[in-house]
Amino acid sequence: MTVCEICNDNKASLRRPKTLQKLCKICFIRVFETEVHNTIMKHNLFYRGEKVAIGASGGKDSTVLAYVLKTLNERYDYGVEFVLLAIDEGIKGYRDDSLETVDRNRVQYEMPLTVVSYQQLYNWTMDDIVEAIGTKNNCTYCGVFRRQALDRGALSLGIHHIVTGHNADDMAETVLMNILRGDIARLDRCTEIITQSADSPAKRSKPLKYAYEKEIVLYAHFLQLDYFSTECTHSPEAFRGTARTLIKNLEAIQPSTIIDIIYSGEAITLKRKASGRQQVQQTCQRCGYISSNKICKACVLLESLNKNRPKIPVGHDTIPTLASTAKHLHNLTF
Ligand SMILES: Nc1ncnc2c1ncn2[C@@H]1O[C@H](COP(=O)(O)OP(=O)(O)OP(=O)(O)O)[C@@H](O)[C@H]1O
Repeated sequence: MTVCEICNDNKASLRRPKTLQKLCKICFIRVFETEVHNTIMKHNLFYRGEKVAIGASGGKDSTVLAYVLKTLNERYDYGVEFVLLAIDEGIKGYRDDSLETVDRNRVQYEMPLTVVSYQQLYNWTMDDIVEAIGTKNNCTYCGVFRRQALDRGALSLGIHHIVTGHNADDMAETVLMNILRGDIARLDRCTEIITQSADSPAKRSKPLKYAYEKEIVLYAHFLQLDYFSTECTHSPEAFRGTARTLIKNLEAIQPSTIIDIIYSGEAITLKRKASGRQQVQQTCQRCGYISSNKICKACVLLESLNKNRPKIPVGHDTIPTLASTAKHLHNLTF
């Protein structure tokens, strides 16, 4: 029998993906939780009395996040009030089912739940958007709307801190994608554990930043957490998928690849341009919401949707095309 390398007592039942240590189930659960706790402590993520919204999608990452935060809050007495905040993007056969999971998590974890929908905020569902523009750029719309919807939901609850379930694999993929795209501005920010931008009233943090996806799945499996595992029906995300495959191939040769990429991303310091554009908080001239530009990113996208521009042939002179909207978005600061 192979014994657990931590307790030297129980039978080892897994090889830990992050360190390749042979561990028993109990020690794995404890070590996973302790690492998340250490991340929280090292970065002073919370303060006593703080109210924090957990971006809850019903998927494995945010479900594990909610469970582990509840466990650590009780074990170490953080004194934080956690609530669940879910965005309904309006995707039939995906988000409607996952929201049922979040609603069960509300009961299981005894956390209040608020649901905010794209329909109610923007008068569009993602299903409608995909019908209008197709699947090629739909993730851009969804990402911009979700970001603002989470902010608006948190603000309506008087909350200024949102935690999300982004994990180490997500972060390594993002670092690699930004390098491959030459997106230096995003590369600079993408490894930060806490972010706050001028167009948001809430800061964001990622307590699972160093947690491997495989370990999140194992943790959820051992604790039999109730999560929803279907992929979004509209998301091709081809570039991220390719970055993921590349990382998986590298991992087969070098197991520390994910953490190495994150450390590399953190270590890269960029030369600041003296003339760099400063982000200034203002209000969107169209919807009145907080923005770092005259017109917020969501309104730029809504304008293109409402004019039904994607149906107009590319190259039209007077009405901007989807491509020019994307270019416009790229030039805005976030
Ligand atoms: N509809 C939503 N409502 C609330 N939060 C969301 C929603 N979608 C995503 N998030 C937040 O953003 C994080 C990253 O989202 P992404 O879509 O990349 O998910 P994922 O890796 O599949 O995560 P999960 O397993 O939690 O769904 C999620 O862990 C969650 O905290």
